[in-house]
Amino acid sequence: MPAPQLTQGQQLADDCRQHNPATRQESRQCEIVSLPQLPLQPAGHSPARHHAPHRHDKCDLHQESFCEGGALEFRDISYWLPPSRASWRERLSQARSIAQHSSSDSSSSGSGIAPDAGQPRHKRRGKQLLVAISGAAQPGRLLAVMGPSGAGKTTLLSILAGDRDVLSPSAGSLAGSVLLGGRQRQLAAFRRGTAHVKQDDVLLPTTTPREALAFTAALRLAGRGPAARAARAAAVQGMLAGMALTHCADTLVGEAHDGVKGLSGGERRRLAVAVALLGRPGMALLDEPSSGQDSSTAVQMLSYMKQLITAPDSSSSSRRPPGVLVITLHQPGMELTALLDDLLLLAPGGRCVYAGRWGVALPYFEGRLGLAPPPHTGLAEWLLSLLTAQGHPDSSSSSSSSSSSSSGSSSGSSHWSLDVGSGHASAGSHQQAAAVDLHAAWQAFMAQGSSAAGEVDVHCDARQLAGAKALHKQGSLTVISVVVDSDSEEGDALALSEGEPAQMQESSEEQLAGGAAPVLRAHSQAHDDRQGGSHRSSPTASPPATADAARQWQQCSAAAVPAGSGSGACFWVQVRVLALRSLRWWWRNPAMILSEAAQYFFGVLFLGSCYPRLPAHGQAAAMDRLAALFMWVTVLLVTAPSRALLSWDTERRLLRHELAGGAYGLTPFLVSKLAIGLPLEAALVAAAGSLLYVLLGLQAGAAQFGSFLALSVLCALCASNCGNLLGLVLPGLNAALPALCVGATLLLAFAGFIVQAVPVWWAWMGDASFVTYTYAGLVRNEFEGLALTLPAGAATTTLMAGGAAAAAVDAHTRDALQTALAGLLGTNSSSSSSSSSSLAGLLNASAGWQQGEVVVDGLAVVPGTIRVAFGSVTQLVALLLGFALGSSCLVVACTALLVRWKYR
Ligand SMILES: Nc1ncnc2c1ncn2[C@@H]1O[C@H](COP(=O)(O)OP(=O)(O)OP(=O)(O)O)[C@@H](O)[C@H]1O
Repeated sequence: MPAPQLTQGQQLADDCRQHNPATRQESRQCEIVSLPQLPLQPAGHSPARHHAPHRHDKCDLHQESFCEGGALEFRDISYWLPPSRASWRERLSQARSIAQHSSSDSSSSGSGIAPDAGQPRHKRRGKQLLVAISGAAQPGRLLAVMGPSGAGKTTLLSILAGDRDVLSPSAGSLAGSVLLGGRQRQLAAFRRGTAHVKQDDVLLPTTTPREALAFTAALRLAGRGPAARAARAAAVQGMLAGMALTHCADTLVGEAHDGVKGLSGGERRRLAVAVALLGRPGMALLDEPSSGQDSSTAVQMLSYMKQLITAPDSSSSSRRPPGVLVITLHQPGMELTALLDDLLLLAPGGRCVYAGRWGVALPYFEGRLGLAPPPHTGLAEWLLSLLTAQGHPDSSSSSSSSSSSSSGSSSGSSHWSLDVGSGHASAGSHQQAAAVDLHAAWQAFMAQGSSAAGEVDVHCDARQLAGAKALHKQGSLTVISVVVDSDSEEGDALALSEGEPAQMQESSEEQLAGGAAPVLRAHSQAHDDRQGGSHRSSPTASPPATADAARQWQQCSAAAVPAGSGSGACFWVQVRVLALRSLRWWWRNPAMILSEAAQYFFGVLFLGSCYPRLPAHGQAAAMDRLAALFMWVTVLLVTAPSRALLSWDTERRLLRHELAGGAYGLTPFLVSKLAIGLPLEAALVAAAGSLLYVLLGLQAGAAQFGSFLALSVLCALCASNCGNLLGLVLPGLNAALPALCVGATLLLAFAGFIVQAVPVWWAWMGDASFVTYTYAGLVRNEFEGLALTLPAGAATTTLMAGGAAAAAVDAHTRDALQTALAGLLGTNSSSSSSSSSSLAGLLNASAGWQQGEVVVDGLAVVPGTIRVAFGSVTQLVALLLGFALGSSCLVVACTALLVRWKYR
């Protein structure tokens, strides 16, 4: 039996456009603007080979605007890594591949095969990850991006999401355009209205699914009063049910590598998706949402997501249009594929081999390429095996060389055949698949003028209708026009339409009534449903619980207005919600707080054991005090920033993720962070400092004790802010910890205890450091008014101009003082009254001093390396307060800059 022919060409392209929702939507919803052609089209690119002329071509993806309800179109997206990222092996293979392509370009120029559109001719570009990918994600439809591991799905999704990680010039170079509703998109607004879920889950380990969703609901679902609160609770409940998380709603998320067992990997994944979708964004781009799920849970969650995002919402006052849902999938089962509307297939090397309706994929591969799936093999599984058989363009040259010829034969023809007689295409095999360059074949197909594999015409005679019918029943002919030859029998023609959509039958009857050759015209199920304003969902793939949950969610929107992916809450609500989460984090993360407390208390107990009750007699009385105070400063300087660094390690990813999605603002985040973190830090330091004060037996007196605590707490806050800065500016603990060690060493070295004669080129370090002022304050606070009894002669070695004396006396006076005291001690006078009047301020004739000892004002024995030559303890406390406030402002400013440059 002769095979019927599927005609493909301009007429088909027109037909496709006629039925292409993108085209209609574009003209209906968005004004068409003219823009210049792509400035960065890769060499060898030929725009004519792709769709209709690009009216909106634009390469600068940073200046596009958000248009809810429009299709997300991407045209000729090519992406290259920077050359620095490529290993020498990759550079070599790339050079070889360029050479090969340039020779094949010249040899194939007459064969009708289009040269590879995105080949890297640009010498300064590195490895190419995507090659001129074009397609569209339509509102109300679910687009699946499929391909083998490493094919570039994640990269493409990130580009579509406007992810800074891929769009920044340092990350790679990009060519092509992404349009929303036919217009340029404004990236910041687009990101706020889009849920982009990456492969790695970014969740706070100390939260539960219910709390995580409630947090998101509080920020994203605006509205006040009991009704809005109830609506938010309903939204959370609906999401928990829809994403199959009810059973673990109150289980901590946990973190495997911290040894805190919590949600399973699949549950974490579902929670990450649920959190992203709770704001009911107009656009959701989900990277492998079904990874780690069993097949039935995957179907349930996908079905729910689809209802939530792609169904139009007429219940809310805003009358939300259907959203766009794009997911990447690895190897979906048959039930899951029943939910897919459109498909974009990527072969290794980021080469597109199909972009169009899911239901037309099989006819395309069968009819055009002569490849057929083996019996009892799922379409997705088979397609992926075809792609795997293709191999990477860099790793093998055999397939590409043979493929050119094979695809050349098929691309040369404007007709492609499909054996519908048996209901299967002629036997395809993996060997055949390897021999066909699917990417070249797809390019050739596109070059013939079709905008997408959305519709095909079938020309057949009456006898072949049975085969066409079989294919139709298989679901292969989801969108098809059947032109029955004039000698065909009416009955057969109508038999094909039996039980099929009414539109198909009507069309057939119209044609028949007109006396012309009968034409049966059917549209994809999804297309018809969209036309009717309802949403298709497979009965098997839409469990009632899921539908109920979606309905529940939709009902809540009447009271609480979804704000897309971005935050709808006011500043103070954001601060409150964030502070509550922060508190919970501290509370549930005892390891973090306990490790910091352990550091402080270990330091205190160690110092207490080294200097139990500091003596007031002997030379050690002065030196031990100085050393103990210096070590306390060291403990403060090391402990506080360590905790800040560790907490940033968790928070950085979360902050970045949540800020990028616009969940809250930066200022509320910082206000809540400082409002919770700093008091906690202060409380810990105050507790540890009090214990130290008692253990060391420092100078008694409420004022001294208060000043000691104030200086310690302020020093810890400054140190904590330094940790915050390091955590913010440096990429991770690997860089931040060494930086902390180096910084602490420098600050301590020039604080006044270690380096006595500070070289002039290091003087600034001591002068600008809060550590210097803390140490000076602590020493002054302790020694001022303290009576120390020193052995005769010893004082001469320790007596130097210190503290206030350093400012008050010049070198000459100091020498005179020293000489006078030495003379005094040398005479071994037993009477303090004999001391010279110039020493009156330094010597204290207190009761109890012994023969051979001298009682001195403690400040007089402070070594001269106390660098601060001015001010009282109170002034130093005030100065440190300034340091703490200033460093907090610096943290805020740096965070703002960082977020502006790197996170948004
Ligand atoms: N920064 C990078 N440096 C080097 N190679 C990269 C980089 N980013 C991506 N690649 C490479 O680009 C290719 C595509 O990566 P991508 O993550 O997009 O693949 P994928 O299709 O999502 O894979 P999977 O299904 O395994 O997640 C891979 O070969 C990957 O190794």
